[in-house]
Amino acid sequence: MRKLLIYLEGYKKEAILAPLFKMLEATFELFTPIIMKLIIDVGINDGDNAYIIKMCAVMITFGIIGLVCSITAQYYSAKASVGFSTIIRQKLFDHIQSLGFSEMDKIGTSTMITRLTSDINQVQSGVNLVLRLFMRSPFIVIGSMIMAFTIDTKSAIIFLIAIPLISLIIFGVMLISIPLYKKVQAALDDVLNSTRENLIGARVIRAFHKEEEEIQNFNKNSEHLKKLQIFAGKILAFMNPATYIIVNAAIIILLYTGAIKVNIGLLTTGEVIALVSYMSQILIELIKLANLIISVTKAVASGNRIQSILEIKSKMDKNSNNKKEFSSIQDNSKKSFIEFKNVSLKYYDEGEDALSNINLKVEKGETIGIIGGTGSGKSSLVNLIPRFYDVTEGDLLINGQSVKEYNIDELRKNIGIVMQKAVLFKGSIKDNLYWGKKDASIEDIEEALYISQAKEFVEKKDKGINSFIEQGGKNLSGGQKQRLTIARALIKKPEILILDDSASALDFTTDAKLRAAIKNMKDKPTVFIVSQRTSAIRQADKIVVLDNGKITAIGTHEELLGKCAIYNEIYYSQYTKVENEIR
Ligand SMILES: Nc1ncnc2c1ncn2[C@@H]1O[C@H](COP(=O)(O)OP(=O)(O)OP(=O)(O)O)[C@@H](O)[C@H]1O
Repeated sequence: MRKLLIYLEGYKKEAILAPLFKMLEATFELFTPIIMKLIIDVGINDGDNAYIIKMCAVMITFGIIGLVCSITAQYYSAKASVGFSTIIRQKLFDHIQSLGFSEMDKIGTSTMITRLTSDINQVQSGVNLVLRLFMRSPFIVIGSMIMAFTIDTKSAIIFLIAIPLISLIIFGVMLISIPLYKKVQAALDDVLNSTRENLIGARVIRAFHKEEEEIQNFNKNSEHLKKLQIFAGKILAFMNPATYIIVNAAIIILLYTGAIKVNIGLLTTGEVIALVSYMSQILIELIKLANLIISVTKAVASGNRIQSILEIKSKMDKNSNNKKEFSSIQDNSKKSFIEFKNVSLKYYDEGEDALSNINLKVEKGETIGIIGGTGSGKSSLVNLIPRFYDVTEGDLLINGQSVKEYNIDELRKNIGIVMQKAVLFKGSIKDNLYWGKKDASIEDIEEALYISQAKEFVEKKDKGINSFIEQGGKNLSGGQKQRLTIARALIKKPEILILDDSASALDFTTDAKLRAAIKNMKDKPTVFIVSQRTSAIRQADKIVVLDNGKITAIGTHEELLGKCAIYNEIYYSQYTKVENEIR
């Protein structure tokens, strides 16, 4: 958390002014009992109405000044805390963007969302409270004691006994409740995470009739949270009566001894009232201080969790300073355009290899089909090209250079990748296509839509490319979404195009038209087609058959058919189906 505080640097002025104004407000508050004393002892005692009105006016003026100081402090503390949390949010977001897929997999989406939302909010309110109270509350407690001593030293001794007792109760309760609040926070995280996952997977939950199970799980988490909150609440609830008993006892003693002293003329009535007011002020501030410490504890816990994400270093060296352009790298004709050299990939340090000993040469402009059973490593293989993951062993070369030597942005700029899950963003079709190329012309858009076989359905829409896409592309069919994600990848005219099972929702005819259109592109990219369908890859220049993370065979459709048992099995399991569908 301490490391996060450097982000307050830009708000130094606000961070100084907010507590100062709060102290100023507190100073006026400290004078209120003294004015009350004067009203009673001078104004009321002497029946001097003019004096009473004058003192009341002073009191109102002090009140107004105090209010203005308080509002000003509120303004500065809000400005500093909101600004501080905005910087942290931006830093955290940037940092998450800079992480590799392996680090993001390890953290998990729900955790990242919690850190970016509720944890940052917790830090924000902690900073806000600290700026307003960390000087004000001790100032009032000490100031009230001093004022009490200036009124009557002997009576002030009651303060010296009562305050440590109250502090003991308040801070004792906090000692127990702070670890409890950490548990409450963790339970709240569980509830938030399960809520998020349930809402994201709402359709799947319904499709599998898992509503009851999910409701029970959710209720279990909520019950656990409720129990912890009630327990923490009960401990906190003990604090108020216990402290009030001590304060009221101290006030009774003050009034009793005060009355005796008033009778013998050692104290005035106004002084006794002032002493009681100071005692009440102290109690209020100590309770505020306790709440402040609880908030700070929560904020520190949240801050530490944010910090722990910020400290995760991406294992991937992005070569950001390397300005060498992708296309300027010498195309050594003796070397293949893309070469996998003894490549292995392990997702977890102690896990099994997802890919082992992959050797594959790809020439510029070739179309490579990648086929294999589920979990055989097809996506893992193509994800290495844009460096979503780095090889664990061996090397992957493009134009004779290891992918690790390219500036990662430059590398990815030249690769169009269409993932298995079609993800579109809220906005128009055109906006989504601009993701591929932000200065794309209408011609670029039309060409990409034409090749991806999206042109027809986009033109049928009332607003064409200006039609609105809901969040996640909810208002489009699976096949429409896939075609738009393909168009988005094509629009940047990539040198390498990766289609990772991205035409699975297209009918066979549209799929065939798509492949033909890509084949006929003017500057045809080097294409990787990952598919479970043999029909999608049978025309490829090379087909790579993967099994259990290893290459079983490489060849054309004709070469593999009859020779590669796995390819045969896949092909003949689909052949009749394909024939049937075409018919
Ligand atoms: N992000 C990841 N973290 C950990 N393991 C992973 C990750 N992605 C894939 N794997 C594992 O790597 C292996 C290969 O997965 P991959 O997704 O590459 O297979 P695939 O052939 O593309 O499968 P499918 O056809 O079902 O998409 C699997 O055992 C999978 O569990």
